[in-house]
Amino acid sequence: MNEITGPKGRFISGNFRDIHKDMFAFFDKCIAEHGDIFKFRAFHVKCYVVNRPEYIEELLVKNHTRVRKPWDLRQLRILLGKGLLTNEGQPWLKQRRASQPSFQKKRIAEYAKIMAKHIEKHVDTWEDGEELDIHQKMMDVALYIAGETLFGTIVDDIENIERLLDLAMNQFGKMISGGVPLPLWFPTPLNLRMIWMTYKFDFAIMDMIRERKKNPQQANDLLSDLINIKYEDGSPISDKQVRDEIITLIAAGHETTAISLSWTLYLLAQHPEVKEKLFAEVDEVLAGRLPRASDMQNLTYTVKVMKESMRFYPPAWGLGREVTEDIEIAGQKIAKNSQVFVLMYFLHRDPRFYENPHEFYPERWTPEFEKQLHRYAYLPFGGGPRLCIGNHFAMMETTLLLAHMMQKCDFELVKDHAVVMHPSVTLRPKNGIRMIVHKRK
Ligand code: HEM
Repeated sequence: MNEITGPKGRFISGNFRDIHKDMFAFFDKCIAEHGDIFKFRAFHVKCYVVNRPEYIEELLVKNHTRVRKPWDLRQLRILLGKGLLTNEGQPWLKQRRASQPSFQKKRIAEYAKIMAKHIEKHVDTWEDGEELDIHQKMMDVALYIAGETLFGTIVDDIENIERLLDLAMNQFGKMISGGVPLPLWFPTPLNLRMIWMTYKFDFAIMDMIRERKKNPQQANDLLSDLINIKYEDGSPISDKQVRDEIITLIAAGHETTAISLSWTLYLLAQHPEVKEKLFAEVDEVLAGRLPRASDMQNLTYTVKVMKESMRFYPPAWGLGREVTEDIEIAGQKIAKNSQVFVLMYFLHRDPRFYENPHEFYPERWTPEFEKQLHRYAYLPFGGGPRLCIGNHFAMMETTLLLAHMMQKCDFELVKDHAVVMHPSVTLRPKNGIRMIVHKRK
């Protein structure tokens, strides 16, 4: 292939100003003008985007030992420590192998009851005709579910954890997309507040870990799974590592899941024909009762809706890697220290892989379609060895929650509320999504 090209930038800041002005417009133009692999620069940092499944596979699979998480994500260690999302190399692999059994389908099925209980509780409080910020509601439900699956009980402090995460994610979002990219340890007033909240969180969580160790009752939750981890060499997990995994699981799992449901309800409100089919399926499968893990196999259309919604609005809209030794992608050298990005939002709307990509069309997800689709052309959960460990958890949670909400409610968009995408770490809806709830039965 020819030399990798990219947009012209300014002498010092490179393309930073254009990215800061409108990130999606910038990438859209680059893809149109420079194709499947292009380069740009943010100050002194060399960046690349790969936008073709074969190149993405080269990055995430073939070269996975020659790359690590990018600079910006590594800054999150101030909050997440060395949890699965931010750790690297052998320590990451050891931790990943030890955690894997807790996220297998069979184990995850045990959490369906907790999921159903929380969505029922929330839906029951919604009044017929009430106007809600549905995104905030999804954030609340997902947080309570994360809390109870982790700790086996409703955690009093859960709202403080949410405030801490929200602050950290906002600071992180500002760091990657706005102003001067200052690291999270830099003592700005907001960063200092975040560090203070992290300290308070650590204090509370370490107490819970010690308490659980003193009273190792037969709790069926992720905290017990984590505490009981024994590595292949027989050594136990440290309390600090348990703490890092807990905050990582809450951070990685709660907002992404909530966002996927928020965008799904938004899409459904604009596609009555899809909604009608969904109503028919959930009414038949659930027949008024709460959803269970075993319903997953019969909620086939609901699963298609979730897959299509995560194609359309991938909650993690991009991911990145920093090159630790020179690599080759598309036959071209990518030098050490470069940052390489995969932009799922654009990949998922590529007409080469998806017919009428800007159409929300759950019916496209037939077994035949999935069979012919390149494995690296649909990546809501990433790919390669660092594939999301919570993918089955998230698929079950979103499907069951959606099924219950749709059997109980219909949602209508509030007319003069503009819904706008805010591509930060995740693809958040800026200013939420305001909807009117109509109770069905
Ligand atoms: C719809 C919901 C979710 C989406 C879209 C999502 C997306 C992703 C993506 C794209 C990655 C890969 C990041 C990379 O390669 O740099 C990832 C990693 C991860 N996710 Fe998820 N996720 C979701 C839900 C969850 C849940 C529910 C959990 C936990 C219960 C979770 C835990 C993690 C962890 C720990 C990692 C790091 C894995 C590793 O590097 O070994 N995620 N997620």
